[in-house]
Amino acid sequence: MAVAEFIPSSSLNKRTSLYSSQLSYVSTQISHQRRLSVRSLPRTNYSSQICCSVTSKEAQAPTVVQADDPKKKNECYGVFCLTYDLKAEEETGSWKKMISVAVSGAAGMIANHLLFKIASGEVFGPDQPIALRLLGSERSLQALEGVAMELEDSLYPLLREVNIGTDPYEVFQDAEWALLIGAKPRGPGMERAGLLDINGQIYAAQGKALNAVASPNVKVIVVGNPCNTNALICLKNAPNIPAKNFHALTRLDENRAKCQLALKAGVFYDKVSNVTIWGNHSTTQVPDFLNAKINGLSVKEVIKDTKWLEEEFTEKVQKRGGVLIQKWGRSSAASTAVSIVDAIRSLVTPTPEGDWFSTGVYTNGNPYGIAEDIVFSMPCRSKGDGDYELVKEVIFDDYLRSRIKKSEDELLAEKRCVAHLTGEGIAVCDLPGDTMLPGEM
Ligand SMILES: NC(=O)C1=CN([C@@H]2O[C@H](COP(=O)(O)OP(=O)(O)OC[C@H]3O[C@@H](n4cnc5c(N)ncnc54)[C@H](OP(=O)(O)O)[C@@H]3O)[C@@H](O)[C@H]2O)C=CC1
Ligand SMILES: O=C([O-])CC(=O)C(=O)O
Repeated sequence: MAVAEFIPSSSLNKRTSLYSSQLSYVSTQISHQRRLSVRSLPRTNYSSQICCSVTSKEAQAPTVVQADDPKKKNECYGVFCLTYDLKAEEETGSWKKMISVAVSGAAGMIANHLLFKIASGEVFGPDQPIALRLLGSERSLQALEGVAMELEDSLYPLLREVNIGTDPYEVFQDAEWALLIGAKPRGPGMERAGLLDINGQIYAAQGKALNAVASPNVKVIVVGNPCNTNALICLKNAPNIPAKNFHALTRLDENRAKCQLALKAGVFYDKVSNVTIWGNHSTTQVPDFLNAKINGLSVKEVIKDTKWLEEEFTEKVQKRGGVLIQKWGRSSAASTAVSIVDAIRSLVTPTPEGDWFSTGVYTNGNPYGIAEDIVFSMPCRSKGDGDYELVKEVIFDDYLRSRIKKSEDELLAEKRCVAHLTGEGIAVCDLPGDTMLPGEM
């Protein structure tokens, strides 16, 4: 039997429960009002919402029900709330339990590429149903509804829920993955310290929300810049979540480095492996050509031009983001989304034998002598269970050590600058003046 409900916009307030296999939009605007005291948005384009509960293959004509039926309100909100019994269907009966993926900055450029990849199954696999929880703000709520509509129109079989909201305490509820992209871009005349503070506030608040409501083993990937220090702030505000679970995205830098090495060596980039990005996602980052390989050989055996490696290659990778902004007029979005996919897949699939990947992670207990208590990009391997280990068999020379030290010094300075957000006292900003985000040059 099929049941459908007509719910006028006035009754669309706060989701309290959802079936595990629904496709729905949920606005959390009432709770947002409660927590943040902001105006509610008009929902004119959502004024006739249909909510269906389908239990047979043949849907029947919608039945209009009373708008203020509290039982129905609890069960289903939004434009479409189709419920399925996945286990009863031949095609979906073998699927895994649904996972909940929260994304902040979900109406932004990067998310616009990323969400469709996640929904398609290319990130978590073809048997992994997905619930997307999209975090926006008053600024972006309309756009977020547009994103949700496009997701809906894409008919992805694996996408079973789409919720949108402006309150991280709602949106992050039970999240198993949190992809934190939203951040204020650095504007003209804004000091780096100002950006650290503004975005740090966002990440402190989101860390607290994750701590309160996310799955206790949630994996967090911080993309919004300055991503290493934002990740540090986030983890410091989430003491109940293992610090190890927080990542700052440096996979884009790794991919950029692989591309440049492949170009120079005249090979396709699938022949380049073992590339580490050390340090900060900034112009102090260190693309490591000492440990990297091309066709299984040391890069230095294949590319004998050390001056090119130390100068041109290193600078090209460090500044690639800025050059791209000059061409596009905005920062990398598609390739960043691809690199987020790569970063997640590296954690949910076993690392190929002998290889590794780069990710910015918490330094406590690292075997390289890097200062503790910062988020630093390092080489990692995973068994595919969402966790990772740091790679031990890497070598260092004086050049690599001195470059790593510069990035470490920068991150220690950034950390001092956000002490007020990590619970470590009064902030002191003595940032090195010659370092920048990749997009700032
Ligand atoms: N680590 C990496 O490799 C890379 C990181 N980045 C970083 O990713 C972030 C997002 O990039 P992208 O998606 O292209 O950016 P967009 O400007 O397209 O989207 C960013 C989103 O951030 C949110 N946001 C949060 N706070 C503010 C604020 N105070 N002012 C303005 N917007 C805010 C906005 O959403 P809402 O209104 O819903 O909050 C906005 O939609 C940036 O910080 C960028 O520097 C970019 C490329 C690579
Ligand atoms: O600074 C930016 O927003 C761009 C950026 O991180 C990158 O392209 O690596």
